[in-house]
Amino acid sequence: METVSENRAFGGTQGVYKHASTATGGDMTFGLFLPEEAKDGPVPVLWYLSGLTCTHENAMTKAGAQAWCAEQGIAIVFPDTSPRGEGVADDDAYDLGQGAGFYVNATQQPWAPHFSMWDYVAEELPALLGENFAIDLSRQAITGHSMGGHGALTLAMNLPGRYKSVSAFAPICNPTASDWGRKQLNAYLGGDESAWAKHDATLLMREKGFDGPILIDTGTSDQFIDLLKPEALAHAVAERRQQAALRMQPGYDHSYFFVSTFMEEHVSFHADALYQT
Ligand SMILES: N[C@@H](CCC(=O)N[C@@H](CS)C(=O)NCC(=O)O)C(=O)O
Repeated sequence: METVSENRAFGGTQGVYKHASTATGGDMTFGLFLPEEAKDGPVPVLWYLSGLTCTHENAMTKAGAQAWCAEQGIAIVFPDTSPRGEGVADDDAYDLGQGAGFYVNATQQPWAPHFSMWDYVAEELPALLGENFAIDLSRQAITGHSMGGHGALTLAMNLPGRYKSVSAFAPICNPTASDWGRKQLNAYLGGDESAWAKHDATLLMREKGFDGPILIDTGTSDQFIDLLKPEALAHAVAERRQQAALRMQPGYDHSYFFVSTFMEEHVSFHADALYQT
């Protein structure tokens, strides 16, 4: 693993690191903020999964999470959204290929050789963090934005016991019924829709739900709201009587101005779950 940069921030350290990934078969870069408390021993960790077109950098520089994580003594990790580089397949569209991994393990060509973002985020990167940093893997929580919100919700429901809490900003809620989903799941996983179900938060909510608290914010002026389908997940949450706060925030759009506005509440929500004894 190579240290790309380390900067002091909010009493802790904002680092960027690069490593050879087995899951994606190439170099991956991620951001990691460690609060001051990490000097004294392992701290809980919040995962932040980013949306379409993002690298590890967007949320790291625009979501304003570090101040609140420092206050709560929590680390936050910003993985990339896909494999990248020469020899990695791509598409001209912004919503497929590099920058659009959708947090699945691709089984179809030309994506299968590198696009294993599920394994990367669920298995490889947590192990790497546990080995190299003062991170307590028994206390993890997860959040994300848009495609990353979809990733956070689907990881949380598929890996019971892994995350104490899950939240999302403007998540893609029902990708099997959306143009932000059908195209990508078809490309990465093939035409058999039964393979898509474990990557759809609404279907997972109907089938199994989440054993912990959920917080979701979406803006009423989100320009992509028809693709996100918050109403589908809301129906499933109500049917299941799942513990959840689903909020429609008046006038907010899809941008990081929206994300950063509600970040303090999301970090504090996760801190409550992470520090519960
Ligand atoms: N406007 C974008 C759509 C993608 C988009 O809005 N991406 C969101 C996540 S779904 C984002 O975070 N973009 C990068 C940023 O705002 O820094 C495009 O058409 O390329």
